[in-house]
Amino acid sequence: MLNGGYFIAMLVALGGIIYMGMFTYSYFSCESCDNEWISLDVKGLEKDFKHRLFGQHIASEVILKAVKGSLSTPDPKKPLTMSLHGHSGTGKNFVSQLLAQNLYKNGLTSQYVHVFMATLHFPHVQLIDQYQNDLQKWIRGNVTLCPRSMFIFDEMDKMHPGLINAIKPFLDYTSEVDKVDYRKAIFIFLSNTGGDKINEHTLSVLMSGKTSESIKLSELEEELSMTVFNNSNSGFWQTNLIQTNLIDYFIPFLPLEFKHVMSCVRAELESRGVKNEGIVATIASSLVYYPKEEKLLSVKGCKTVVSKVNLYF
Ligand SMILES: Nc1ncnc2c1ncn2[C@@H]1O[C@H](COP(=O)(O)OP(=O)(O)OP(=O)(O)O)[C@@H](O)[C@H]1O
Repeated sequence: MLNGGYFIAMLVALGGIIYMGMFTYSYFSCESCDNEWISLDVKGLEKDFKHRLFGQHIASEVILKAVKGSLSTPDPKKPLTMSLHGHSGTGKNFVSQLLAQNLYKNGLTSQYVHVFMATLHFPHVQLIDQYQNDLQKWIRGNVTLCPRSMFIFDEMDKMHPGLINAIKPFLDYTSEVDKVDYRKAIFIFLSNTGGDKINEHTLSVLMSGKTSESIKLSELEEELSMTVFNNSNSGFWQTNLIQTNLIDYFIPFLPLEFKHVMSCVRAELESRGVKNEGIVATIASSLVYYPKEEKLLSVKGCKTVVSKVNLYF
């Protein structure tokens, strides 16, 4: 039998242990907005782009330069704003994920990284005023908490123009809006807009016997911003984001070829401990390619690779 004094002593000791545990946990694991938790691993990002991202030589080069340039400036003139364009499964979300992983210790799960999807977060047109208010408050609150916050807007082509206008004040060269400085924030916009033009151009390059690696940003950049601007389905439409040059970089994501899909399959298999070139080729061949005759480009990029691999393992 335990006597009362001994029991109380045990409780106090246990409480102390729990308190110490909680203190240690919060001391060592609480994410904070400082260099310990947020610092760009340039080498890591270069390595990831080189070894894990396939078929996107333009995006790799531009994003690396943009991020290095902006993040190495202690006093940037405006937030970094990048607009990534391309068809489904070409790696726009994947690149955002790699960037977040190499900038924030907690990657995409960092409390300083915010991902918005038009259809998920802003589904009802009739609530647009409310969304505008909420979004502005959210951005303001989070940049106040951490100036080096990252905001990723997916499905920009489905985003109501009013919402884009709502975030415009934060993207400008102004040093402060309502006493908050937004110039260290990073805004990434993802969309399928312009994908058709990018694919057409890539296809014509391949048909002429050249490689997709020979395509230069200048061949696509201007056309891309014009397409985005003139496309009535584009969230940028009617907004003056483009007119006022608030987007720093329009970045094309090229359609993926058979060899890139092979690399995606190989990477997925290796992550499961499998090395087998025969299976790599079989799975890559099971995806759909176009044009029908030449079968040069994957219709869905690498998007369905995981589900195809699942069929085999
Ligand atoms: N270029 C690529 N290199 C390596 N893996 C890729 C590439 N593109 C896509 N993938 C793989 O396919 C998955 C789906 O791609 P991702 O979500 O990035 O496409 P997306 O361009 O954002 O498409 P969507 O427009 O449909 O959102 C990624 O998680 C990644 O595993």
